[in-house]
Amino acid sequence: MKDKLILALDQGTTSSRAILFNHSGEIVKVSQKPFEQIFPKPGWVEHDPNDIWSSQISVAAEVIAQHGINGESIAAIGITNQRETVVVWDRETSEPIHNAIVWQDRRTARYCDELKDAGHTDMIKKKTGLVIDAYFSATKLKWILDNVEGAREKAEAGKLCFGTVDSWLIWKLTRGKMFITDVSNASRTMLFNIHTMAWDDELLDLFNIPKAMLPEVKESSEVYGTTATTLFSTKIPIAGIAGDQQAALFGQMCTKPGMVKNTYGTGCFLLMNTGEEAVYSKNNLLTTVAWKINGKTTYALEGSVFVGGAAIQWLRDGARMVRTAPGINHLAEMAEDNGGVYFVPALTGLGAPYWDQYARGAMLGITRGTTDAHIARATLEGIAFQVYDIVKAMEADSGKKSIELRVDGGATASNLLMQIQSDLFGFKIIRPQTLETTVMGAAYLAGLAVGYWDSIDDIQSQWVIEKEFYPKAPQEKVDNMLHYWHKAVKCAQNWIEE
Ligand SMILES: Nc1ncnc2c1ncn2[C@@H]1O[C@H](COP(=O)(O)OP(=O)(O)O)[C@@H](O)[C@H]1O
Ligand SMILES: O=P(O)(O)OC[C@H](O)CO
Repeated sequence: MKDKLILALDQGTTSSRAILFNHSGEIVKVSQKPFEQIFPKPGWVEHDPNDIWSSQISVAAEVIAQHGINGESIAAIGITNQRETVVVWDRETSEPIHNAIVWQDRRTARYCDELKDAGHTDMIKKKTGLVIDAYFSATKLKWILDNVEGAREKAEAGKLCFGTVDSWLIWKLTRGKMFITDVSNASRTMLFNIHTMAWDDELLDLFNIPKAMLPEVKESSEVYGTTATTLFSTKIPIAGIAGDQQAALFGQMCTKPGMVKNTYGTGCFLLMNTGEEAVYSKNNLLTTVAWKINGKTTYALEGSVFVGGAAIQWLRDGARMVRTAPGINHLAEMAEDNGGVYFVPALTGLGAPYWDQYARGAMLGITRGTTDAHIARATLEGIAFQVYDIVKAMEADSGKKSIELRVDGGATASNLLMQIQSDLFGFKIIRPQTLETTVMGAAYLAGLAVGYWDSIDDIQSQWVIEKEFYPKAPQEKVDNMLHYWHKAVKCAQNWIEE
C-alpha cells in the first residue's frame, strides 16, 4: 500500500487541481485547470456546476495519465473544496437546476438584513457559530428555491439535492450512489448545529429548506465508498473530505490548540485550532468545525477575508495593469512605498471583522504623482492590512499576542506581500516548502483513513519550512500606514445604497 499514491482533488474558486502525493508527503504530479467565473450582475458570482465537474475530473484523469499510472496505483482520494458555494441538482437526472451560487455572491444581502432585524442573530450564532451574512449557503439555497420555477415543490417531494461542492463532486464520482458531505463543509451552510453536529430543524424552518434535499453528514477522514468503476477503470476509495480552509489548517499541521495558519488564495482565511472547545469570538470572528476524526470534533476560530488574491486578479483582468498575477510583484517593487495610495479591496463587501455587505472597493490618496507601481503596491498592502485586522481580532479574543504565522496559498508566492505582512505584524511569517497545504490536508485525511499513514505523528515531520520573513519596517511608518488604512476602510464601508 505505501508504494501507492494518494490523489487529492482541490476544487477552488478559480481553478480545479489534482495532485498526486507519495508516502513522504511529496508532490509527485500536479494538474490544474481554471474555469469560467460568471458575473451576471454587480455583486453576483456564479459557476456552472458542470464546468466544476468537468474541470475537476479532467485534471484527475490527466494527472494519473501524465504520471503513467492507472487507478490501481491510487490508495485513496481526498477531496477539498471552495466552501459555502451552493449547487442544487435533480436527483434523477443529476442535472443542476441553476448555476452554482458562489460564496462571494451578495444577492441575498437584503434578506440577511431582514433576518437581523427580526432578531435571529444570537440564535444563529449560538447554533452555527456564524454571523448573518450572504457569504454562507443557507440564504443562497433559499434564493434558488424561491426563484427557480417549480424548485420548491420538487425539493419538498425529495426530487432535488442540495450540496456544497464536495457533495456535488462525490455524487458525480460515484454516479449518484453517494449523497454526503463532511462536518467541516456542513458547518459553513448555516443549517448545521455545530454542537449537536446535525442539520438543525429550527434553522431549516427559518430558511424554509426541506430536509429531504440535504446530504448525510460524515466525519472528515473515513472510507465513505468508492468511485464508479467507469471513471478510473477501477474502484478507488474516497476517504477524506474537508472544506479548503480547514484542510489547509490540517495540511499546515496546526493540529494542536492555539496553532494558526493563514491562506492567501482568492480570499484570505485565518484559522486557529481551538481543540475540542467551540470558542465564541467577541470580535466578529466565526466559530467553525475544523474536522471530525475518529469520533472527536476539533473546532476553529476563523477570520474570513473575501478578496485577497482576487484583488490581484482584478488588477490583471479588470484594470489590466498587469498581464499575469506574478507580474504585480515586479511592478510593485518599482515603487519604494505606496506613495500615499490605499486600496480597500472590498470588491464583494467586507468579511471579518467588519461584516459589511454594502462595502465596495475604494482607492484613496491618489495624486498627480500616483503611478501604476503605487497602485500595485497598494493592492498587495490592501490584502495584508485585511489579514492584520483579523489577527488583531484574534489576539483580542485570546488575550495573547501572536508570535508567528504559518502561511500558504497561491499569493504567498509573493515575497513582497509576505514582507509587507511581516512588517505590519511585527512578527515572523513562516512559509512552508509545500504551499499546496490545502490539498495536502485532503491527502492526509484520506491517507489516514485507509492506513496509508498510521497517525498524525507519522506525518508531522513532513511539514518543512522553506522561508521565514522578519519585520524590517520602522514602527512609526507602520503606525502611519495603519492609520490611513483604517481611515480608508471607513470610506469604503456602507457604500451601496440600492
Ligand atoms: N506570484 C504571485 N504573486 C502574487 N499573487 C499570486 C502569485 N501567484 C498567484 N497569485 C494569486 O494567488 C491566487 C490563487 O491562489 P490559489 O491558492 O490557487 O487560490 P484559489 O484556491 O482560491 O483558487 C490568485 O488570486 C492570484 O492572484
Ligand atoms: O477557493 P478558495 O481557496 O479561495 O477558498 C474559498 C473559501 O473556501 C470560501 O470560504
